Amino acid sequence: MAQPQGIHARKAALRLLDAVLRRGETLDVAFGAATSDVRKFEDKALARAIAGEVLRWLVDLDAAIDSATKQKLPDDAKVRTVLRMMLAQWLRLDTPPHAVIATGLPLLAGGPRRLAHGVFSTLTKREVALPDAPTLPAEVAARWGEPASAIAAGLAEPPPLDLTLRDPAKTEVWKAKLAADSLMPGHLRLPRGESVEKLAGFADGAWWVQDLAASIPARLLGAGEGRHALDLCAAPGGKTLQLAAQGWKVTALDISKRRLDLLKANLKRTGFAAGTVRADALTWEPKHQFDAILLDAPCTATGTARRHPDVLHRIGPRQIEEMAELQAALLERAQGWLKPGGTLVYATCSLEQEEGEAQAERVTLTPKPVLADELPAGISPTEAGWLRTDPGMLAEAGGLDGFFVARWTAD
Ligand SMILES: C[S@@+](CC[C@H](N)C(=O)[O-])C[C@H]1O[C@@H](n2cnc3c(N)ncnc32)[C@H](O)[C@@H]1O
Repeated sequence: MAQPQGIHARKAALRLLDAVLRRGETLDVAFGAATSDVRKFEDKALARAIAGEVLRWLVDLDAAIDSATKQKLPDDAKVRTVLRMMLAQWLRLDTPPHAVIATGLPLLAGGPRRLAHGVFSTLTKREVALPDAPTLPAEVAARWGEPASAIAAGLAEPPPLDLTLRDPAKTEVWKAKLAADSLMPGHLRLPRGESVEKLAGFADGAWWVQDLAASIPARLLGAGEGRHALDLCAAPGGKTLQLAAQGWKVTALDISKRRLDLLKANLKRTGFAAGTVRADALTWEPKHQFDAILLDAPCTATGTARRHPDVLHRIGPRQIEEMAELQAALLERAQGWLKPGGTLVYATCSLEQEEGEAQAERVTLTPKPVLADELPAGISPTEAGWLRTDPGMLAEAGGLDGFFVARWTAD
């Protein structure tokens, strides 16, 4: 039987949501397998967009569904997931209701299609709408505390496209060439949805994709002047490229071969050089000490919820505790590898105190506070001299990811 156009993308979105919500996988990890039988790039992107919008607005979509059913559908019922997808397409991706129905109901072949049709039609007739900001799952809102509602407002849309320039002195030139905004030297901001490979400067490595907040940790190490920096947990290499561009002689270490291969491809595209090491930083022993160490530690990545809304549903106390233990062990080791006078920067893209402030409090080196003039306008260091960003900040300029960053020197 002929399948309605676009059905492959919807089936892939359903598989993506199953991987995230049932198996706890990340959207990125699940993407390859979930979309393996989808041929067209646009259909893969559509599957990702549908799953992403469902995860971003899950609590509000469920509230709408529950308002239109007599009996509450189980959370893991397929019909609930299909209805979430149908509503996300109509309310977030501007798909007309008849197209939503034509591509949604076949996902329930042999199942409760009439129920799904009835609930969706009721909600479209009622012209149900989403709030301005997504409602956070209750446990997430409780964890994030006072800034939670501003953060939620910052999660309403996927983020713009941020680029880091290899030569910050050329910011004005590239700003004009790409018709971009810039929030600090070396940073460019374009509307989301730009096709990165087609932009001027991609092939020559004039810039790389990197969120504004993610660009700050390497900036805090300043000019390298040929000195030796260790980029610990380096792949896929955004910060390795920055350090090399800042004149550091970089050793880039990561445990993952797949991710190190991406780092090497990034070095090749940009023409930068760095030594690469595949090793577990928990057991690796350096041959010498370093002038600078950047520890961009593995983390729960809750600060990237704008582009990875799966973190709103996958991450809980167990994952946070696991990451905090790993971060503490990595920080402990890294502190011993600095030359006297050397600088350590610790960073995570997590909004969780356990992965940020609580880690920094245990470091025994001499604090080197982050200064306001090292940051984009509108962002200030904390009283302790650390940096804490979240997606609720710089809202009028398009926001930024959540990061924690701290800096010390060795005596
Ligand atoms: C936050 S990501 C790094 C992002 C990178 N700094 C960048 O800017 O592109 C964390 C990295 O830590 C690596 N990692 C996790 N555990 C590790 C370990 N025990 N030893 C070395 N690398 C590890 C992961 O493979 C991952 O690439």
